[in-house]
Amino acid sequence: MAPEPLTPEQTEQALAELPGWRAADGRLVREYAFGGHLPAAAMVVHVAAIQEELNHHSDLALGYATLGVSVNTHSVGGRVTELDVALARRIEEIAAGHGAS
Ligand SMILES: C[C@H](O)[C@H](O)[C@H]1CNC2=NC(N)=NC(=O)C2=N1
Repeated sequence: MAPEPLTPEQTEQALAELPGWRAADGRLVREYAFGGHLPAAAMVVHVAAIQEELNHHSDLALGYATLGVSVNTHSVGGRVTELDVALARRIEEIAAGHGAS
């Protein structure tokens, strides 16, 4: 079944349990900081594996010691759906293990 775009209220509810994430331009967005480049790059690979598992893919922006994550659902015209929230939750679960803050 096709996902439905979340209402603003549903998005706020989801964000209340996703520290550091925000909604911007119809996307869920988070920036992580690391102690150096390799831990940031390692997190990219881990996130990519999760994305393949979920068949849902964010835009990842790797910096020197930062990683930007930005996601929406293309199939509903670039809006936030439960699929984006599910991915954000999975990324949050692994972030601390990579030393991300
Ligand atoms: C064919 C494939 O299932 C689709 O292209 C998937 C892949 N990953 C995706 N990722 C995101 N962010 N939105 C989508 O609509 C989407 N669709």
